[in-house]
Amino acid sequence: MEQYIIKGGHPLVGEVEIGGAKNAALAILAAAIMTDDTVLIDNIPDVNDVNVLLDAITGIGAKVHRVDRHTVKINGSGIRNFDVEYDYIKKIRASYYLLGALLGKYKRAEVALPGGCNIGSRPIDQHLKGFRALGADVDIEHGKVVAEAENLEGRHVYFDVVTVGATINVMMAATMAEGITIMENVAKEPHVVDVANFLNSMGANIRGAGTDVIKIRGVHRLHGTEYSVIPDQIEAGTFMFAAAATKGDVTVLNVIPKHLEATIAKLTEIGCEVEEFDDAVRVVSKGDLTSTHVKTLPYPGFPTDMQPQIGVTLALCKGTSTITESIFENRFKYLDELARMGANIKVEGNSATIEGVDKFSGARVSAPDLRAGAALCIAGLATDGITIVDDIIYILRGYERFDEKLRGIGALMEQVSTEKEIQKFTLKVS
Ligand SMILES: CC(=O)N[C@H]1[C@@H](OP(=O)(O)OP(=O)(O)OC[C@H]2O[C@@H](n3ccc(=O)[nH]c3=O)[C@H](O)[C@@H]2O)O[C@H](CO)[C@@H](O)[C@@H]1O
Ligand SMILES: C=C(OP(=O)(O)O)C(=O)O
Repeated sequence: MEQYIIKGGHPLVGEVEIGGAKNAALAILAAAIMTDDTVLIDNIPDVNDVNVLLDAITGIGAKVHRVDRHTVKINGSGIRNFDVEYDYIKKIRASYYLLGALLGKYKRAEVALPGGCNIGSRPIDQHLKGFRALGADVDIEHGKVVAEAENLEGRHVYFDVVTVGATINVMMAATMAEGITIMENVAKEPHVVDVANFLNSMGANIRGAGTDVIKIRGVHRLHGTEYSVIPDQIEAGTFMFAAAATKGDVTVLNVIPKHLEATIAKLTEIGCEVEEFDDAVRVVSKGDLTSTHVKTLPYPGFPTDMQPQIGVTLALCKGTSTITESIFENRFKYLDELARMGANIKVEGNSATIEGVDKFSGARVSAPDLRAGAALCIAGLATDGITIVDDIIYILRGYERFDEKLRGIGALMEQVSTEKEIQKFTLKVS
């Protein structure tokens, strides 16, 4: 089993380059198969989820050429198979975007119900409601979503919950429907806007992404494009909270500060100094940090994908903090692990009450999911002792060279898989 071993207890200091947004890249890669022309996409993060999706796309007949680590060329003209293999789908959440992409372009898609992090029940009823509204027959057969249509027709779609996945998925399908689709109560996340911009660069006609209402005038054909994915606000925020929790001074480079407003607001509230530049943000954490209250909400609210990272930081802030997780019901599992490191936390339903402690003590902990795993690494980095994080396979789903980037700002941390490697690291840092 791959693990991270961490010797923490000192400030992280320096600059770290942020990669392309995983959750934008996954949707954009799926949307790239909607044209027969070649599409070149840059600033793709080299993370496991992206690689799984590229394999799935290859599996249905598209040509995928990796130009370099972060650039890929996709040509979907060879797609003849609309049934995406279960082995790929079960591993990742974003495989559901192949439904919208295939249905939009070919009017037929068969995709198993998606996997992804176990952070809640994660229904896809709103995706299916949107496809049905556009005129598709949608059934669940043997664990697969089977969607087909003679023709897709533009319609009014009102989402009952604000959902990133359904907003993007139905937007993709509606891009190639006849007539006008109006989607209401949509998600406004930066990656919704990025996918809309990408589709528009292929000839789609999508207006209003980033607001509550998206209007799509269907087109018959999409063409090739060259596109660069936006920076990952969650990766950036993770390093910003790592700076806060370790009393460090870290500048995240290649970010869009506007996308980080909720994170910056919370860091400022707890007493960090935050400096914004055109495409960088510096976080300086000095002296005692103080408690605050957090509620996760759709963008521009505080992101659920950053809840564990702020949770770990608040567990080291003076006073009583509260976190309300309003998006996914199962996103507090890391708090049990954190309690094993000495945190003082009580969870009731979707709320956690955190009494700050002066320090944690190193322990062996297990990553329950992607962001929770990253958060436990932050806890280890803030701890004056040795921490081992098990199950980092989750972290590798969404963070590129996580340990290497952290080492670049002073972390003592390594990826290990054997007892011998653990002993070697322990000797080196003692
Ligand atoms: C691959 C990807 O991009 N994953 C992100 C995406 O997940 P995902 O697309 O799964 O999340 P959604 O935004 O769709 O989910 C938001 C809320 O809506 C509910 N819901 C969603 C769809 C649906 O059909 N019915 C329904 O009830 C969900 O249970 C949840 O409570 O957005 C989440 C919220 O920002 C992020 O945490 C995930 O990192
Ligand atoms: C929960 C996440 O990913 P997924 O939706 O792919 O499980 C995430 O990126 O934090």
